[in-house]
Amino acid sequence: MNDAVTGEPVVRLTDLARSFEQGGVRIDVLNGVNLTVAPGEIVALLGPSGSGKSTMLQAVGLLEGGFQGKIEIAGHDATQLDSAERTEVRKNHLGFVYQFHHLLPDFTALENVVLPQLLHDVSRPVAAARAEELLGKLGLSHRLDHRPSQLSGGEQQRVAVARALANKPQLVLADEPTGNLDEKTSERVLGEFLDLVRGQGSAALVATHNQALAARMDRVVVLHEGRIEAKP
Ligand SMILES: Nc1ncnc2c1ncn2[C@@H]1O[C@H](COP(=O)(O)OP(=O)(O)OP(=O)(O)O)[C@@H](O)[C@H]1O
Repeated sequence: MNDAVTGEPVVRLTDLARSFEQGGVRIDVLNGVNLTVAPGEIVALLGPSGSGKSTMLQAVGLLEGGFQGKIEIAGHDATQLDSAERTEVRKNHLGFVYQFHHLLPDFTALENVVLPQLLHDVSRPVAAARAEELLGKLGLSHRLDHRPSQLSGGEQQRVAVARALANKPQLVLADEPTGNLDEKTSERVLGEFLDLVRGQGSAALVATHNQALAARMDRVVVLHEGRIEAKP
């Protein structure tokens, strides 16, 4: 367990629920999820396909409405915030890594990691130095000026990791972050991701199907019948 795992939670979900209507049938995906994530804690979110992992990450990422219950991020009660305030919380506290990298295709690896920092009012030289440092730690010093299409899948995903961590978010949300990579590359990139997240003291909530990868995190929680089941 990370030494930084102390203090007020970065995430607190209380009785989180979400249902979808499909063809007149109601599907209860989340049925009262309760979870807290401490600062610096890396939590794996396991559960079979369709169990609601992505839906839960969308709730925590404040990306969509339609949820019941309480979502608190770094002390902010999202249910009390308007859309602009939720955007601010997202910008100031959260980083995202998806299964597919979603990098900007017309920008270089370096620029993809610089841009989110400019949105945080970091000066360009400082942002570039940070981007170079992160990409260097991920073994991409020789790929700074390449565009995403000129990079391998593993390299693209490393750039996406660097982008998510660039502003040192308190919480990184990762949805199958290495799910589109072969097993060996996936293990390597996830290991690098976890080292960097730990190194900078961020917390993370990582949805995955892979139990071996989950075992490398501080805590494993399992979604079962729309609720969180602690894993022994
Ligand atoms: N917008 C939507 N409209 C209707 N049903 C939805 C919607 N979004 C998700 N669902 C349903 O909610 C359930 C949970 O989906 P979700 O993507 O959260 O699962 P998951 O655990 O992330 O799955 P996977 O591991 O396959 O990515 C699924 O049955 C899905 O069909």
